[in-house]
Order: sequence, then structure tokens, then C-alpha cells
Amino acid sequence: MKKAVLIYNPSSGKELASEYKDRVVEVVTSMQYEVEVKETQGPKDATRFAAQACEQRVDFVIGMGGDGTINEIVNGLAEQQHMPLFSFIPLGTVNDFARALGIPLDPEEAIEALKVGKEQRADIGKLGNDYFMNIVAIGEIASKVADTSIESKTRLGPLAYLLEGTKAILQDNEVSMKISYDEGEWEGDITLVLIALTNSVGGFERLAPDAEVDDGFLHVFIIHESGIPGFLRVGTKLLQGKIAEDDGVDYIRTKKVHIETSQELFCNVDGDEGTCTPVDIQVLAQHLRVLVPEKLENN
Ligand SMILES: Nc1ncnc2c1ncn2[C@@H]1O[C@H](COP(=O)(O)OP(=O)(O)OP(=O)(O)O)[C@@H](O)[C@H]1O
Repeated sequence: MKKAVLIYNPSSGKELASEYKDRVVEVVTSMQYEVEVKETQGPKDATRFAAQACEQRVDFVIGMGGDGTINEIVNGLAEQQHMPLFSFIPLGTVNDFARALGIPLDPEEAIEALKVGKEQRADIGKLGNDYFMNIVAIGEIASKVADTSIESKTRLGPLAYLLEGTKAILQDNEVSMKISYDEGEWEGDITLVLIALTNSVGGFERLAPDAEVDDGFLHVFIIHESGIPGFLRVGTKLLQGKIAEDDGVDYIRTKKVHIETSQELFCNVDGDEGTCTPVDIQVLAQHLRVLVPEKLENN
């Protein structure tokens, strides 16, 4: 019999995980898997459980939790010799990866959708030794957004960055940056750089409308606009899904970047504080095998 592991965070999503756990086991068992359940107790447990599942050559890993938990699981699955099929039940407040993959945001629907899933490849990003699914933000602003309350990040999505950006501009916090990418180099003063893998960032699905989960590219938005009116114009374009067209923004599609800055900056990785610049970021193209609902192809 095929083996599956359910990794769930009991504290995610208003503590609804325990309630849904039994139904996930029931559904996955009906899919002819023997299911083992692993409950996380704290940070990095999900990473450890996912890595163990790879070592034990488990066939299917199901995650249940918010983006934090799913990110930890992806960090356990990444670059292992055996890559199990992976899917998840989103229980967070933002659920960007689920949005990008077309996994229902309603947990009950997501559980039922497992039965009618098909395999889809998904890219992930690598920054130093960490892996991400959605976005890296670098700039004076990005460090500040890591401190922004989850609630505000959720409500405002990328607008939280723009609001912090406006404040940073008022404080004249420009940083000069050198970006080496596949086909060249970019050098200049930046306000904020966003490196996205998917179209959904902070619950907002129009930052990178052309980004596909399996396109094998990092979508880099270099916001070099430094005046308040210009920055607000960038914000308007962002809301229209046309940020790449703005004169205050340069857009690059690449498989890897090396970033150096005039002063050390924290990278905000999938909403949390990651390592500092200088950094190397690359895409691991079509690295994950994700079970997604059938309808993704028609989207
Ligand atoms: N048993 C636990 N109790 C408390 N925290 C835990 C437990 N297990 C794991 N964690 C930690 O909780 C963190 C946040 O979880 P997660 O992002 O899944 O939920 P969330 O905060 O509800 O989601 P979101 O951030 O989307 O609102 C994880 O990164 C993990 O390190």
C-alpha cells in the first residue's frame, strides 16, 4: 500500500486543524494510502517531518496550516533525493501558494479536492540555504514590513510595502544596489526590489499577472522611483496589475540573481525576515510535484 504523511500545525487557522484532521485521513485513506499523522509542536517541526518523509520514501505528503507551515514543509522537501507528491489544506490568513496553485481556500473544499487532484509541477526559489514559494522583498521598506502586524500585511498585501515605502522615501532611505542576472547587470538607487515566483503576493493576485507557478523564472521588479507622487503612481499601476509598465519600475525575468547593496539589508522571505544582503537567489524550476484540483488547466 502507498504511504502518506499528514503534517499539521494545530495552532493554525483559529485552531481548526484538529477538526479537519480526521476528514483528511478519511479522504486520503479512500485514495488507497496508509496515512501517518504528525502534529507540529513548534518552529521547524514541519521541516523535519517533511525531510523524514523523503528519507522514508513516503509517496504523498499532505500539509495543513498557514503559509508559515507550508513554507516549513517545502523547506523539508526541497532538494531531497526522493520527492513525494505534495498537497496541502490552507488554514492561514493569506494562503498565497494555495491561490497561485488554484487550491480552494475553503479547507473543507480543499480536502474534498484531493480526490480529484492531478499532478502539477511548481517552481520554488532558493535564497542562501532557505527555500521560498512566493516572494523575496529587499529594501529598507522590506525589513520594516517584516515588523508590520500580520493583520495589516493581510489586509493590505503589497500595499503594506507601498505604505512603508512612502515613509521610507520621506526619510530619504534610498539604497544603491547592483543586480547581476542571467543576461546582464542593473545598477542604481532602489526603493524596493520584489522577486516573485507566483502571481499571488500578500493575498493580492496581480503583482505579477504573467507569472506561472511552473514557468521556471524569477520575476524581478526593481522599484527605483524615489518621489512620493511617482511612488503613488507605481501603487496605482500595481493595483491595475501593470506595475512592470511603469517608468519608475524595471522588470527582469531571470533564473538567478546576485544582489549587492551599499548597506546591509534584511531580505523579507515569504513575509518573514530572512538573511542579509549580499544574496544569491535562484529558481529551482518545476521542483515540487503538487496535487492540485483538475480545474487549474482551465484557469
Ligand atoms: N503546535 C504549535 N504551536 C504554536 N506554533 C506552532 C506549532 N507548530 C508550529 N508552529 C509555528 O507556527 C508558525 C505559524 O504557523 P502558520 O503560518 O501555519 O499559521 P498561521 O499563523 O495561522 O498562518 P498565517 O501566517 O497565514 O496567518 C509556523 O511557522 C510554526 O513554526
